[in-house]
Amino acid sequence: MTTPHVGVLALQGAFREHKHALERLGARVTEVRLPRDLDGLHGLVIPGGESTTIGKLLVDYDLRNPIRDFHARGGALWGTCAGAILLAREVHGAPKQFGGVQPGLDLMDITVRRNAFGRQVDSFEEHLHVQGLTEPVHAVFIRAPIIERAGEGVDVLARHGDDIVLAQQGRLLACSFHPELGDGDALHRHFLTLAQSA
Ligand SMILES: NC(=O)CC[C@H](N)C(=O)O
Repeated sequence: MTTPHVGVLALQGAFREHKHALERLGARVTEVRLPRDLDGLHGLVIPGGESTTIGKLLVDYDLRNPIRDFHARGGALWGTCAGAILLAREVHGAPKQFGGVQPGLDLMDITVRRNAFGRQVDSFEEHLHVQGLTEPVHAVFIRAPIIERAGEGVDVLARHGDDIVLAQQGRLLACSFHPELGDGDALHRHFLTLAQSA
């Protein structure tokens, strides 16, 4: 199998940690800031950070349609934490400055609630059982969203209690947490498999 070539959206947030995790697995990784950076990639990670900031930068850098086209042509997308918010078709808890509708990619049939765990539990860690993976995933949650609704074509792969925290719809993968800050690389391997089959 050829070496997968994937991108990490590098506008804001935890993109370096994803890059290093993917490089450790032997992938070729490009930092994506401009539409042309998507050329030749098999997948793109949209990292955690601040979803309103990343969304605004996606608009400023004219990246929204190029990323949607990239996915339509077969590219895999993985949104982690803020990235999951950007993949969602519907977001609850968007700031008032955006009139309750913040810019995103509007691709995955999920509803996400921002900052869903409240102030008392701003961040926590957990070893999650993930459907289809033999080893648990060390998940770091930081001001994390939850996936409140998963549409018919969406597979729920992991929950925290009753709340959905990892889901997949074809070549779209979304998780509430930061896998790149935890030990282990099972989800990064899963994403590379997805990207390679694209
Ligand atoms: N760690 C994160 O990515 C946090 C996401 C952030 N709370 C947001 O809503 O954008």
